[in-house]
Amino acid sequence: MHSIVQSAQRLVVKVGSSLVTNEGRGLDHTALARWAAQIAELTAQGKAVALVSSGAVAEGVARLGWKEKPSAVHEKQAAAAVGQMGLCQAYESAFRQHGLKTAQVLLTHEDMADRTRYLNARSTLLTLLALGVIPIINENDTVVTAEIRFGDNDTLGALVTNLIEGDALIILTDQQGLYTADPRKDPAATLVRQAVAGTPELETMAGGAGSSVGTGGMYTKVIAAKRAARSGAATVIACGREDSVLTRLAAGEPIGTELVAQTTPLAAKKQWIADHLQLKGRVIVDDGASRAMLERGSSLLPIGVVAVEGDFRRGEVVSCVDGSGHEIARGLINYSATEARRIVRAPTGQIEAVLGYIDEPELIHRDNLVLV
Ligand SMILES: Nc1ncnc2c1ncn2[C@@H]1O[C@H](COP(=O)(O)OP(=O)(O)O)[C@@H](O)[C@H]1O
Ligand SMILES: N[C@@H](CCC(=O)OP(=O)(O)O)C(=O)O
Repeated sequence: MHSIVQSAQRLVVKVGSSLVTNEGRGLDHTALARWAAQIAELTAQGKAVALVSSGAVAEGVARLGWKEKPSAVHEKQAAAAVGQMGLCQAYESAFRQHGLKTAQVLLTHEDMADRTRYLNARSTLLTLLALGVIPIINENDTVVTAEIRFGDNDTLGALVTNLIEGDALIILTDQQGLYTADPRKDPAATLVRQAVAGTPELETMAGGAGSSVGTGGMYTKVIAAKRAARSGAATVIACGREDSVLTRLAAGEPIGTELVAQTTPLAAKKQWIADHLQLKGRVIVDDGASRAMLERGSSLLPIGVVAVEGDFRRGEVVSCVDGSGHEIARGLINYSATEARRIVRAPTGQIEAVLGYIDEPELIHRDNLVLV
């Protein structure tokens, strides 16, 4: 069964802070050299590989001689700027040993939310991969504010997988994979070998970070697998210290936890809509509209909307929630928040009379609507 990495042509490997920096003691050059050698082997097999690497903050903290990760955001950002230099340098020389070039790509959540920047990031990454260059990707920690961060690179890894339409996301961490409970706290926990990404039980098994240098723990990895599954990609969570872990996975060996995708892949534009982490507003829909969207994949018409919250412009992504506040869908809205408030409950034939013009009869067209 474990043949997903074997057949994958394009994949994303994500390595966590604790692995990259030896639990915060400083860059683990030996580990980096091992991954570089394995990734080189994968590329020799014809696979395209992008690497998402954490560790900038932890490495910066070590280089600055600080005792622990600071809590102040500006200090973390300063540490990231220092540490990212170390990451780049280390990966560049590790891959050079195998005749491979690397490229630094620093992304923010806003780059993913803005359609033009998203498409630019996509074409740059695809160009790098086509050139045989290994993109080394991290969040642009130095410029992002706390509210709009990815925060953990598991999420970034999943969004990059969707962005480049990867076949698989391999998350390397300090545990053998996903256990039924955090093995640091529950010695009776057992390794989950295979499951369907998005299964709710996985979220209850997964706890937070076990080390002081990691961020999201297993929870963000399980959610990342659910996100990656939306583009049809499978996720493997495995131990980055395991000998030849990447090449053995590529040879079809079952290692760690495999979370398979069973959902029908979304079209690229819908994928981008689904991957928005923060939305500017939401529309509360009535039962009829909710059923029409869920059961028939219908567009959302103003008549089915009972209230509009937030502030958004035409063309932005908003959330559609039912009467109990549960998000059922999200999509690109055809009217601004001010306009949408004025046409709440209006039958299509009355939109023009209320606004003085009509852009589209639908508030959100079905082609721009994704069920969540
Ligand atoms: N169910 C679980 N299975 C395995 N590890 C878990 C689980 N729940 C929580 N964890 C913790 O998640 C940690 C890995 O996440 P994290 O520290 O964020 O690492 P990384 O830097 O690799 O992202 C593990 O060390 C472990 O203590
Ligand atoms: N962008 C941050 C990564 C955040 C983080 O700690 O992520 P992870 O170790 O993957 O849980 C950094 O490079 O330090």
